Amino acid sequence: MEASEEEKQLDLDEFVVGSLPTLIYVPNFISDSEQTDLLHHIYQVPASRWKSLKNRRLQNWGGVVHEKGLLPQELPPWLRKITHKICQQTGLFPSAINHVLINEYLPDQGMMPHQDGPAYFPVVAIISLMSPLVIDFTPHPRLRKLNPDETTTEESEVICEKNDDRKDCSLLLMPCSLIIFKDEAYSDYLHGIQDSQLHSLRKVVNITRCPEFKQTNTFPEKMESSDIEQSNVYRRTNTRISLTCRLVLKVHKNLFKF
Ligand SMILES: O=C(O)CCC(=O)C(=O)O
Ligand SMILES: [Fe+2]
Repeated sequence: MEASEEEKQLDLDEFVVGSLPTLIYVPNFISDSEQTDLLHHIYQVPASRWKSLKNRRLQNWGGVVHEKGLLPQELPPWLRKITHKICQQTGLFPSAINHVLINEYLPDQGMMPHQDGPAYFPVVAIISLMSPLVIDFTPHPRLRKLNPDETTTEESEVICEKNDDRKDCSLLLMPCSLIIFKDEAYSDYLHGIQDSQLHSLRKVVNITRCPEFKQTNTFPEKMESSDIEQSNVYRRTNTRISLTCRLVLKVHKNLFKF
């Protein structure tokens, strides 16, 4: 018997993009109706579910993540459906995804470059909804490789980004897509989203995987960068939602066991 759509595992090698180990981009991972369904649930929760940050708002599902693990709360069925699909189709998670952050970004909002915390299993799956944007991966400055003539005996780390042989790269995240990052992209790189309406496409490594992406933008005259001549800038005009789906291996059943 053939595996049903739900059980079918993706051949992930087909979806690896760029040269940084390892970025995986799966266009149209969810259908338009799955997207509509998710948005319906996301926007009908009580206002108190949203936590407002300085430059974005978010919903936290699955419980509270502490350094020592997760104080769990069951995911609602509408999120379990999507996390189950990610686990089944990628085969990258040793047990069920148990934590989801939903971030909402207005067109001029983003997220500072950061690394995800140590509590998580080092594979991150992010579903994008509504409108495209660019996510940037930059080498962690503390982990820069040193030239031998720069190294001193005490010096195991140097905070300096210049002359790094590891390259920045970016991914264009279309609505309904899934990205996964793991390995070095997880451990040695920061990821972030520029908090500006204009996103540079210059370092995007998956543009050929986004055939439906249209450059229909006009640019302010004061911008003279060669990026614009080459249509290398994307102007964000709409809100974007993401679901960051992760696994916390250590789960505390009881608060008092902390
Ligand atoms: O919204 C995104 O694509 C990134 C979210 C993220 O990095 C996070 O939740 O840690
Ligand atoms: Fe993150």
